[in-house]
Amino acid sequence: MSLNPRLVKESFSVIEPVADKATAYFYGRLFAENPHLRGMFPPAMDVQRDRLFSSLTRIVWSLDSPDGLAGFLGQLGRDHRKYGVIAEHYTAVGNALLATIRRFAADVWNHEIEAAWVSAYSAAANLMIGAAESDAGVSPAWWLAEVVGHERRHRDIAVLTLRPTQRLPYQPGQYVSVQTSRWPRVWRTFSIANAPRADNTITLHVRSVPGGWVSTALIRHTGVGDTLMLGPPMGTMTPRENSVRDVLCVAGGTGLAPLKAIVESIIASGRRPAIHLMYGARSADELYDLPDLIRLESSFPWLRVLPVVSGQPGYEGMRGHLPEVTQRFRSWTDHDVYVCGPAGMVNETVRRLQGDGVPLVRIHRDVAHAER
Ligand SMILES: NC(=O)C1=CN([C@@H]2O[C@H](COP(=O)(O)OP(=O)(O)OC[C@H]3O[C@@H](n4cnc5c(N)ncnc54)[C@H](O)[C@@H]3O)[C@@H](O)[C@H]2O)C=CC1
Repeated sequence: MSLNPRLVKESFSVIEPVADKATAYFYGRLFAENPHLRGMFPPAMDVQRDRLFSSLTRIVWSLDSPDGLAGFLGQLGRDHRKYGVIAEHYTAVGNALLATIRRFAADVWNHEIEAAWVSAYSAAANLMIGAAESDAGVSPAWWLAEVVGHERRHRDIAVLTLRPTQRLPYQPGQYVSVQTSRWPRVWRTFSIANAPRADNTITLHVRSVPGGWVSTALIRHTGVGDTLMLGPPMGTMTPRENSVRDVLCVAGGTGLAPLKAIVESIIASGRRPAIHLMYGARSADELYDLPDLIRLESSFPWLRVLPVVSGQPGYEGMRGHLPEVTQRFRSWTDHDVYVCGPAGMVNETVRRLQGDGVPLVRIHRDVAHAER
């Protein structure tokens, strides 16, 4: 049976408005039929449910672009090794998924739609299983990393430096998932904030979010000498190595992390493009990495760092919201653009740049990561 993306998308759009109910049903069914799988998941399932649905949404809406989809599923398959997922688990997940879609898209369901879902799921599962199997020969399922630096830069923000015990290969701009011993089986993603280093250390920028178990544990209950677990590096927002264009980076809050890695890697490459880094925060004391960026700026004359503050009327530098300040600063139509930060800021920045004539292919952001 060949893939039929149209039927999959049409039936999926019936489920999207009741996503919460459908994902709760999916996990209920999965654990009822396979109780031994429950122990692989964290006690609280809320974030897991959101993640499942956002991955599923991305897969369904990318069925027409097989290359991008294969890359995403390959990363997802490799990443699932850290949970202990093996090939037979995909059958259990596939059965629960099909039962869920059949139930929530009952009004439109027929044999053709069922066949379309079966072939889409088995193609996706095979890509994930294949990627995990080839990865198993060359790479660990997860890494242990010692905390070798922990700087509290603001009440809610810390910069952590970690030394993985095995080599961790990654591209600038990628992110890793992190688990702390305080919250077993709970993983959260953070971007690596540096270009690859000879000593294999990586730096993460962490802001504690309300109710954020891992971010709070990393900021308040983690110190030098502690050990964390890391998943494999993921993400596609990496620098265009052969480009000769100048570069614009728009960083909102800790969304700075992957952009700093990209800027460092461009500098290390020996290229000399002009780089503008717009770096936004709500208040001046949340510009937690400014001293470091100013040091970088003084060592590389083609880099300009432009701090922007949105929520502090007395601030004497550039004030306003990043998307609008970036737009009014100058025209960026001939630049490679990288954008990262809160989803609303990223979407609005992309919308304005596109409106000004920057082609979408030259605007890079990491959708899955930025929306987590
Ligand atoms: N820590 C990390 O490694 C990474 C974090 N991120 C994401 O970056 C975000 C960082 O959040 P915070 O540091 O709390 O940033 P924040 O909420 O303090 O905002 C930072 C900047 O974005 C602007 N902004 C915020 N919402 C906006 C909107 N709706 N429209 C226009 N401008 C807006 C603010 O004015 C400010 O200049 C999070 O969503 C996080 O998921 C993304 C990648 C990596």
